[in-house]
Amino acid sequence: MMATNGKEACGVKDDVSPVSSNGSAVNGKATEAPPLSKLQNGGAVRPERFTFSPEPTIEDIRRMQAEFTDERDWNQFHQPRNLLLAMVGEVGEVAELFQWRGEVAEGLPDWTESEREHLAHELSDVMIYLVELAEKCHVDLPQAVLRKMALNRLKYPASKVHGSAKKYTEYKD
Ligand SMILES: Nc1ccn([C@H]2C[C@H](O)[C@@H](COP(=O)(O)OP(=O)(O)OP(=O)(O)O)O2)c(=O)n1
Repeated sequence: MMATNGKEACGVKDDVSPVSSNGSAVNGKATEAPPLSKLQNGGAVRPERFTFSPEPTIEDIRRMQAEFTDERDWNQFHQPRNLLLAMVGEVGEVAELFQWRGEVAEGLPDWTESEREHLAHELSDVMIYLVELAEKCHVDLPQAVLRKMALNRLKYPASKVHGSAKKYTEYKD
């Protein structure tokens, strides 16, 4: 039984949640000249972050895909292993879009609208299969993510790893 929304249990602070909306969450387009905003982190300045729309939630996506699958009598094919293979196949399709392009800047400034839409489709395929895989494995994905992020914060204390990409096993303490 889940008595809380998981935030308290995992030490998630509401005040570190998403920054203000940049409008792009609704129309999917990046803000052209992102305003600069100050982080609490020592006054460092960085461009305002891209944010998502609040909906659909992960549970909404699970329910919509369950309806899609039920309507087609496809549960007979959607066992965990098949969903995993389907998801990995879609990850491969995402990788193909980046293949041979060299490093790509945040916001994909050199990509065409059609390439961006193609990427949005492939990332969505990955997400749809991931969510259904979690459902079929009885993993409550939103809560599992909170628990894992709490563990990540313990493993990588900001004060210890700030500015370093080393794996936690490489720290000598
Ligand atoms: N048995 C299936 C087949 C498809 N889908 C749904 C989930 C994915 O979001 C999308 C995957 O469809 P395709 O297998 O046709 O893959 P693509 O959309 O990537 O097409 P393509 O491989 O031509 O790029 O459709 C599904 O749930 N179960």
